[in-house]
Amino acid sequence: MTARIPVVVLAGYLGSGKTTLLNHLLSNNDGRRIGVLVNDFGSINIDAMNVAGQVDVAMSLENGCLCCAVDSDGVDRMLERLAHPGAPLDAIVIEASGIAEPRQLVRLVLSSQNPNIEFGGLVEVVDAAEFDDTRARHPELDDHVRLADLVVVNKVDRVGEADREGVITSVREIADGAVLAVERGRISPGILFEAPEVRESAGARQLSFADLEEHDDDHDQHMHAAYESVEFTAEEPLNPSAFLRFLNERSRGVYRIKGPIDFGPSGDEKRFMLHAVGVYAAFEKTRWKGERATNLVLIGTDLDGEALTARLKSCVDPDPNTIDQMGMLNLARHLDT
Ligand SMILES: Nc1nc2c(ncn2[C@@H]2O[C@H](COP(=O)(O)OP(=O)(O)OP(=O)(O)O)[C@@H](O)[C@H]2O)c(=O)[nH]1
Repeated sequence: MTARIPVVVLAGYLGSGKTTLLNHLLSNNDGRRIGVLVNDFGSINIDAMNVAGQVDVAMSLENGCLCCAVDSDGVDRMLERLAHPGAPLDAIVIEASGIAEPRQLVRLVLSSQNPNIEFGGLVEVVDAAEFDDTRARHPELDDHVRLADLVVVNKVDRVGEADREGVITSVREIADGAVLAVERGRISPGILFEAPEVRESAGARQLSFADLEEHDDDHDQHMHAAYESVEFTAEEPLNPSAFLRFLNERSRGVYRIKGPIDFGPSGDEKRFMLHAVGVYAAFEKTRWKGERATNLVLIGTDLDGEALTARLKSCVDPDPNTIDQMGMLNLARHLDT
């Protein structure tokens, strides 16, 4: 089984630092092969391009990046070209133009019929120095920050410490998702997508806490704004209604959740692989190969591990022998077929 390719939408007001962040991800990819959809090639740091720049052509780059220039109408078409079975990609990033409405791009990705991709989240970049002014002039910025699964407060070098704290606090008040404050877009790529060795083994093994920790040890910790992860394991089955309530409540700071869930007899004793980013959740029904257990990894920023664990523990089914049909019906709406 090949894992689906996560598609991340990168948005942010003009000049906030989207291209800088994208270039950072491309040059700190830790072996991930990243496909990029941009509106404009000009500013992407492309050292070795095999094909001369031509809009609407997928280009193989020496650093393993596939790069395309598209308008939003062409996104689905380009996704089809980039994400075909066996595509040599671990992730795709779509950079929205500075004035794009991120909701539309997210909708495009979510409604794509392409079976090889999955939504990888909305990242909104804001300029720490301009945040208050931009909000005043463009009130829709608050919506974008609220909608985002990760808000990157960029250019923190441009503001003094007091102002920096002020901006981060304002962003946290609006944002439901994860928040990272950085300079020059230096986020750790691990918050957005898994390491290639983890992705490639998707059928056999799940992302584990150790994978993340081990992987992150390779980083120069000062180079990247770090993320956190919390692991949750349960031998007893979870109740589907309780777990869906947990997902719907969107825990602050959580960017994504992955792993298998055991819903016991309610779930027909199948292994439900969860892929959740922000409020979006998809389950894939597979078979148990080894021991049945729920084993989730939650990735994000400022995570309250104890509170998350307690919330998840409360999802353990107190009465696993009674089938929760309503819960399974609701869960069916999130099933990837
Ligand atoms: N001081 C400072 N400058 C930054 C930082 N990040 C980006 N810049 C600069 O800000 C300018 C805009 O950055 P871009 O990455 O091009 O921003 P963008 O959001 O892609 O811009 P558009 O494509 O025009 O919307 C560039 O001159 C960057 O070098 C940062 O953290 N600190």
